[in-house]
Amino acid sequence: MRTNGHGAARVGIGGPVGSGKTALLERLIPLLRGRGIDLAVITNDLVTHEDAERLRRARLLEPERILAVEAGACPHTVIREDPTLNMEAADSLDRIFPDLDLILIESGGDNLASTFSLDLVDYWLFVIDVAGGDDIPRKRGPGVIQSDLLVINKIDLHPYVGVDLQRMRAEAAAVRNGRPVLCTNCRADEGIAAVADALCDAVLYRGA
Ligand SMILES: Nc1nc2c(ncn2[C@@H]2O[C@H](COP(=O)(O)OP(=O)(O)OP(=O)(O)O)[C@@H](O)[C@H]2O)c(=O)[nH]1
Repeated sequence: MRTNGHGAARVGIGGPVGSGKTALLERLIPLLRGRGIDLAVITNDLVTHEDAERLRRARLLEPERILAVEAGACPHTVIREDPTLNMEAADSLDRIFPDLDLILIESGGDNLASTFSLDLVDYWLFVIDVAGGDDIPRKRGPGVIQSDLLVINKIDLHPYVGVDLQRMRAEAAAVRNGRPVLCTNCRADEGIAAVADALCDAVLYRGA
């Protein structure tokens, strides 16, 4: 399982502010734990520990398995230009939990240009949402294009924001040259199992 030379597999979760990155984590954590995956989380916020505190309050993981990194600057700086803080946090989780399978690293909310350094993660997903508009895939942001998996979240909202979900999904697949696109509704736990399957296949080498 550990082919990356640094312990647990590291998976980044990026995307624009409010697209549902933390909501996706809240759904993924119990599902992955239920599959026997030993996991921990690192959250990134600008100047607070807001997302880490939210996850600790939800009691989905032991508090010591949730570390917070304060970006203090543009969120992409600490996931791409200089990911040292996140790498150190992940290394410390590997030391504390030697049997860890997976570390999920949530970026602070950013813009469509944010990407993860492959020094930090083995795989990364990018979360956009239908309320951001169905033109988001057509804008060809690096996050949309380059991520290993694109997640279109809040699909429950598409009738209320005038988005043609099928077209949005098709355009996303087209700009990504057929690389995976999944749709989720974190409110109703819809599509989350497919995201967990993708992670298990891609970085844990386990089927569902
Ligand atoms: N209707 C609906 N609301 C959602 C869904 N996913 C998340 N939300 C809501 O969207 C808002 C933002 O969700 P978060 O999970 O905080 O988003 P985030 O990407 O972590 O936000 P930042 O960390 O601030 O960038 C919250 O009010 C969520 O309840 C969804 O699938 N459907």
